[in-house]
Amino acid sequence: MTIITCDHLEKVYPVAIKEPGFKGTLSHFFQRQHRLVKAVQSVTFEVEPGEVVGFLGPNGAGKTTTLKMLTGLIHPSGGQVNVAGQIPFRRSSAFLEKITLVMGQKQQLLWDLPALDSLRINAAVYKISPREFQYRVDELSEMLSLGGKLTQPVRKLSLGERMKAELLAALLHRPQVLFLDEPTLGLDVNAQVSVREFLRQYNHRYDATILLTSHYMADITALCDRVLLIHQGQLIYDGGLNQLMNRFAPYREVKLELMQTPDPITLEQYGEVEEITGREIRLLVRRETLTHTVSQILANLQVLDLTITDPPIEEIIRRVFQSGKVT
Ligand SMILES: Nc1ncnc2c1ncn2[C@@H]1O[C@H](COP(=O)(O)OP(=O)(O)OP(=O)(O)O)[C@@H](O)[C@H]1O
Repeated sequence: MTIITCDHLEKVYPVAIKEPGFKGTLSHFFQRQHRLVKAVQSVTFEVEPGEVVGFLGPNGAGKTTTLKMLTGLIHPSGGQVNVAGQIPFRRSSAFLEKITLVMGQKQQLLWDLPALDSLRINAAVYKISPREFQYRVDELSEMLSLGGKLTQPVRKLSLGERMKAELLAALLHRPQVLFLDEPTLGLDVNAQVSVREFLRQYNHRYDATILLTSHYMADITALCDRVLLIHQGQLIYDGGLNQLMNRFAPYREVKLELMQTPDPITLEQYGEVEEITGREIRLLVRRETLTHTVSQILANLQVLDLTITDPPIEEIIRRVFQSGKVT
């Protein structure tokens, strides 16, 4: 049984056309003209309960618009959508109890109040008993390592702590389906890692379904086995993350800092040398030989520092587009 179904989902926004200047304002007032922006075009996919799916695409691809239709914030222009057995745009309480939407750029917690006060409001809205409220707040704040932070005014929290408190507020009613739009946006690396770790734990503990957008490849590789790629409103890939990476990003980048300036010829045996700046080197190494190559580097070179990264999402998307439609 699927928990999210989108069947030829469409969203068309009418956008007013207005010429600049006074004349443009006058004619806009008397004879308004519109053009149509096809933000989402015939998007079809299904998600099973408990799946964590990455929803990727460049800026303006239609991700947020799709999430808004899935959460009932906007009405589709065409097609069908069903989430947890409900039609989202009816916004029934049975639906709202089953889902949550977290947007990295927006916050629901009141700025001047401690997060705990906002959480009490949420508990009243969702009719959570005081005992259950206490249990859930304790459990989630422990999972999020938020101890003591919930009694401070939200404006005094760090960005990472604020995001964690936002997640706690969004999950207090134990939703089955989480829609997360850039949940790690702007967070430092440590906070990103702990948000990811929390989401993974939450997914395992409650078998929650997660649809996640992120510009950080590390979020996607840490959490998602499956990804949806959207471009100009159309779904161009729905499948395994590994298959996508093997096909469009068969390399990983290895950054090295050596004790001595290296000989470029020696380095070529380990991978494609992208850049050498003094004792710092960037190499592209094929995924299938990564473990072997890294152990060779550590055995043969005097390494001070070594980091391995995935190519950025934008780079993978660019390669997918270059190759044409892949679904
Ligand atoms: N309310 C609106 N009125 C008119 N056009 C809109 C509206 N909201 C979004 N759009 C347009 O629809 C398209 C898809 O936007 P959307 O916000 O869904 O993209 P996105 O993939 O979430 O992008 P980003 O990664 O930048 O957040 C864009 O061309 C955008 O300009």
